[in-house]
Amino acid sequence: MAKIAVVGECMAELYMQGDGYKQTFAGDTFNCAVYLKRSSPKDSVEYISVLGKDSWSKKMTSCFKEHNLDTNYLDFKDDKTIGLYIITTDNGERSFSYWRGESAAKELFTTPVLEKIKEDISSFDMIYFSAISLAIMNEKGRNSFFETIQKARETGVKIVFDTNYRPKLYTNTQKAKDIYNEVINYCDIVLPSIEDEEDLWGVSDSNKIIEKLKTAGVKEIILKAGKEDIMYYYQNEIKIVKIKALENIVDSTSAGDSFNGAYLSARLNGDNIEDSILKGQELASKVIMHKGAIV
Ligand SMILES: Nc1ncnc2c1ncn2[C@@H]1O[C@H](COP(=O)(O)OP(=O)(O)O)[C@@H](O)[C@H]1O
Ligand SMILES: O=C(O)C(=O)C[C@H](O)[C@H](O)COP(=O)(O)O
Repeated sequence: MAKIAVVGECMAELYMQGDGYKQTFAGDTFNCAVYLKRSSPKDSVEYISVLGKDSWSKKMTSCFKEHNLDTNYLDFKDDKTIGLYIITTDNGERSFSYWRGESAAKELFTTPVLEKIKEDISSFDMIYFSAISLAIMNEKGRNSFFETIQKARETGVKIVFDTNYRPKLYTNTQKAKDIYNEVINYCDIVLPSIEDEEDLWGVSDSNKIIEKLKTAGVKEIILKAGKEDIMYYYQNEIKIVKIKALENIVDSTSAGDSFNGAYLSARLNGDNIEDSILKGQELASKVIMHKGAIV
C-alpha cells in the first residue's frame, strides 16, 4: 500500500445545471486526490488542508470522508471558512471566478498540526501539491512547506508538483516566477501544462520547458498539452505519446488533475511511463465530457 500526502485547498464549486447552479466541492489538489484514490483504492491518500469551524467546513470534511480520503492532518481555524468558485464554459473551455478571501487554507503550514506533519512526513511515499497550493500560502507557510519537502525528499519521499498557474493569486507575475524557480529544485516529478507555461513564461517550446525542469534536477516530467500529444522526459530521454484528441468537450475543468491522479496511481503501482500516461489520458477524456471537476 502506498501512502500519498496531497496538500492544498478545496473550495465550494458551482456550475450551471438546468436553470440553476449545482453546488459541489472541488479544487485542483483535491481533484487529483479523489481520482488517485478512485484509481487505486488500496492506497492511502491523505488530504492536508486548513478549514474553518463553520457548517460549510463541516460539510467539506464529510465530503473528504465520502471520497475515502484520510484526514489525519486537517486543521480548523476559528473565524475562517472555505473559498468558493464558479465555473463558466465557452465551447467546453473552462474559466473560473473566485471568492477565496476568507479561506482558512491560506494558513496551510502555519497551524498547530504542522508539528505532527513534520514528525510524520517521511512515512509517506509521495507528497503532491500544486502552484495553487503555494500561491495561497503566506510567506511563513511556504517556507515551512519548502523546509518540510526538502527534508522529506532526503529520506526518499517523492515530491510531485503540478504547475497550475492562476494569475489572480499573485500580486505580480514576478512573485509567481520566483516561487516556480525555487520549487522546481525540490521536485522529483513535475506535471506541467503548455498553457500554464505559456501564461507564466511566454514559452511554448516543449523542449525548452523540459530542459529547464531537467536542469533543476527533476527526473520525471510529463508535459500536458490539452488535445495535443504529450511529451515526456524520463531516464535521459524525451519522447512523445500520441493521444486521441476529442472535439466538442463539455467542460475542461479538472482535465489536468484527473490526468495526474490516474497517472500517479499507475506509477505508484509499477506501470511504466507510457502506460501511465495512457491511463491519465483515458480518465481525463471521460472527465471533460461532464460538467464539474469531480464526475
Ligand atoms: N480535447 C481533449 N481531447 C483529448 N484529451 C484531452 C483534451 N483536453 C485535455 N485532454 C487530456 O487532459 C490532459 C490535461 O489537459 P490540459 O488541458 O493540458 O491540462 P489542464 O487541465 O491542467 O490545463 C491532456 O494532457 C490530455 O490527456
Ligand atoms: O483554480 C483553482 O484554484 C481550482 O482549484 C479550481 C479547479 O478545480 C481547478 O483549477 C481545476 O484544475 P484543472 O485540472 O487545471 O482544470
